[in-house]
Amino acid sequence: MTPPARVQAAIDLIDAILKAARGQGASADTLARTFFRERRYMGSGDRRAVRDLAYRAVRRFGEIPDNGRAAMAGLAREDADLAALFDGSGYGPAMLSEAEPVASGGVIPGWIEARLPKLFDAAEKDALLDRAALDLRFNPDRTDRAGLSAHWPDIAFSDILPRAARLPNGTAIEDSDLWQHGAVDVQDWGSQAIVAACNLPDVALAIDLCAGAGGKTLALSAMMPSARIIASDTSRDRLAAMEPRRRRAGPDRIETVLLDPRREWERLEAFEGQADVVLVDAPCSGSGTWRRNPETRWRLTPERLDKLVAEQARLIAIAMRLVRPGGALVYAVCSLLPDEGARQVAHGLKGQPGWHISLEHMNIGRPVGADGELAGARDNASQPAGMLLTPHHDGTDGFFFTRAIRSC
Ligand SMILES: C[S@@+](CC[C@H](N)C(=O)[O-])C[C@H]1O[C@@H](n2cnc3c(N)ncnc32)[C@H](O)[C@@H]1O
Repeated sequence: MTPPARVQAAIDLIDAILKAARGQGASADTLARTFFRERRYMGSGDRRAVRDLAYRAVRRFGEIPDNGRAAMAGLAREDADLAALFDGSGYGPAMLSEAEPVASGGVIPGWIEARLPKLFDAAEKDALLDRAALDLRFNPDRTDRAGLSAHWPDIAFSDILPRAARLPNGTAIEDSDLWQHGAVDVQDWGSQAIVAACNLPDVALAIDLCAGAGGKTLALSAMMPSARIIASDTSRDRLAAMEPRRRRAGPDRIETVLLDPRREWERLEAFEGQADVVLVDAPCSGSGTWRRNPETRWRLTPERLDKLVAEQARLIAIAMRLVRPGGALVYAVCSLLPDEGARQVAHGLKGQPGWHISLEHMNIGRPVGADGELAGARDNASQPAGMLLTPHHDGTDGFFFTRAIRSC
């Protein structure tokens, strides 16, 4: 393919991503796979160049562009070499005109930026769209740091999380024996910190209310091998996607429970007041994971956010009924918006005597108050509502997480 033809193909791919974003369709990664499968004539170099160009535009513009050409024209405004490829030749894009729509603005949609806490300075904002490293959780029964370093000499380890390792982005781990035999699984360090927050003494029953494909359930199971673990979710497909991961990880004590949306209690009632720990890894905007799925910021609308906030509040109320006296509720969202995190929890616990926040042994992230701002900062006297992890400060996806203990 000629360089201008690659630019036109990137425009077409962005158009597919925009269409899906407007209609809540497939993710950009899924669309890119389909796009290239349908264009067998593209060589691997073409595919890489087209993908890089399209993702560069998706990362660059926070506001949803009018179309793929407007997105690429916006990039061309900042890149003369790219602008020169709009030459009207062969399969390439038509020449740029002064009158056509051009994407502009910053990397964060304006309405979301207005809701971010003040702690998000320029460096924090830029890091939200950086490329994420490849984080792993390893199983110490099957490998150790020396074994991992021998296999991947450029691997790094966390000083805080005992089973967390990190590889350069793009490392092909699924070909390795270590992955195939369940010695390692892919898991962001932020997710591992959330699982660590569930690590209380003598857990006999743990409920992972929104278990999805089991990323955190499997980590819980590895951390507390003698506990009974209930993994529930409303998505049959996601629960099914846990199965191959379970097979790789080896024997466990996980029981999956498929819930009916809005009738979750029917399947959970038997555990009322019984759980030592309930993890609510709630459905959320995903604003902390833009570095992996940058197109999700084109999908979010204020109306969709309101619906998510209402659903999170409902799930917190369900989880509180499941926790036994002395047990804990761990709430987490991969979002940076206080409406989904600190404010949501403060609201959920308000007027609930017998519950208090306990952030003991949480050694990663920064404590934030109910307003989502740094707790303990000179201008913020509020008590910590939970911990905030950010890509810039912690090198993880963005998360809010907290632990509330039920005393009676
Ligand atoms: C952030 S994801 C969970 C990710 C998962 N814990 C992991 O670590 O891989 C949120 C999950 O909540 C589930 N969910 C949405 N509404 C729910 C509900 N009402 N009850 C239980 N799960 C729900 C979604 O299907 C999704 O799998």
